[in-house]
Amino acid sequence: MYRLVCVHCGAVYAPDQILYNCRSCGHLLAVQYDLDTISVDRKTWNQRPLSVWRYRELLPVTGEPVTLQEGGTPLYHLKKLGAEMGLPHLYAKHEGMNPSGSFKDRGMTVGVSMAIQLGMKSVACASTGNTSASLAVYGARAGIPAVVLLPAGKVAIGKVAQALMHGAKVISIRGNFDRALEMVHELCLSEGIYLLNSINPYRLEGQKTIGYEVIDQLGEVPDRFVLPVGNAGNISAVYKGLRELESLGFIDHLPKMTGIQAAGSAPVVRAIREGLAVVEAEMSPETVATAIRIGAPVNAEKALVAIRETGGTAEAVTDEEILCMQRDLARKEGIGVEPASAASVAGIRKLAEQGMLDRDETIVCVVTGHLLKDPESVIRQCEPPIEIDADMQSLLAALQR
Ligand SMILES: Cc1ncc(COP(=O)(O)O)c(C=O)c1O
Ligand SMILES: N[C@@H](CCOP(=O)(O)O)C(=O)O
Repeated sequence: MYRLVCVHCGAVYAPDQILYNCRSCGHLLAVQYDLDTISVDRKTWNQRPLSVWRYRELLPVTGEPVTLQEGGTPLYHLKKLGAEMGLPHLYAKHEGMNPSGSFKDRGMTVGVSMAIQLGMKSVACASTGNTSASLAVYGARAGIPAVVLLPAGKVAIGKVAQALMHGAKVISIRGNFDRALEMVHELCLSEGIYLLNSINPYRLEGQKTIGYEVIDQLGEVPDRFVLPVGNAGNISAVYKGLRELESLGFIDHLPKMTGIQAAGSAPVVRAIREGLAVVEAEMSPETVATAIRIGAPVNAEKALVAIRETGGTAEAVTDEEILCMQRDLARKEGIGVEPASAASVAGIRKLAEQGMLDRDETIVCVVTGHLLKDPESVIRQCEPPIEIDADMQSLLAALQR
């Protein structure tokens, strides 16, 4: 059994309502389970494949899910980069290995399943790219139409390609992501379309399983959990999920939740540094990491709680630091990620350089999206291929260059 509860004033709502904000205070809602009625043990979970649906007792879907086998992503030990940073226990959870190439699939398998469960006939989102790619994929899988609003000219080409190919109605607005989210929210309320951005409490339930998988893969709770932060849904979701495991008695402490933002788009970092009670929006966010080019994170209130309650921190990294880490992950570890994803590891490098980390810490960085999402940022950073005549002499000469 579960219900929807306002994260701010605690107002309670029935779970079958199509509701994204509290009717009393306007804040976001979260799914609250009767944990004492949930019957599950670690042994049962461990007998199932590693995936979002391993943890189905802690998810709201009651029927057959709309699924493409999301989750079960690899956890890589970053031996070389960790050694360079003086962090021998540094790991990356590669969420780019999900069906559409990002962590959003964990949310969409649950969110689109809930759309069907609630009898909704169409779905929509605003997106910096990955949410739209994922919604298009899961809308197609479910056989319901999807509408996606993108900030024109600011979405990586691979993500636009996915949304188009999977049959979503793709609309580019001359405005940024924050405006697109306001517009799609209004559209969904007026047209009865199911909104699947991270203000949807059910979607975030799927994303919390990143934390569960990491604990199952490591065999322990890491000391620190590091995520790139845009709209702040993912860091909030992982924290909520871990709190539930703690309440169930499956774990006895939480990792330090650590959020990393791009320097040109860092309202959460500013709020943490300055001890602000609420996050002040960045009006003109800008970064090469377009996935996290978000000035007014809608889940900021929850993210501040996650970071503060666990003794975590937030740090900002420049575009140069992000791209440098994207190359280092690719070339030193063989791990291909998009720029926003590299931000988590770049943030850890920065914190290590500042002496903010304990060398014995077990640190898990979530790398959120695949390299091929944003091929243009790759091409801009790399030398073009060497073109030669088709003869052996030219080939050998090219190898000497
Ligand atoms: C690749 C990637 N990384 C990180 C993020 C940030 O996640 P969140 O918005 O949940 O903070 C996003 C989307 O915002 C993303 O697409
Ligand atoms: N990076 C996201 C933007 C935030 O979307 P949300 O629905 O997760 O808040 C994207 O890929 O669009």
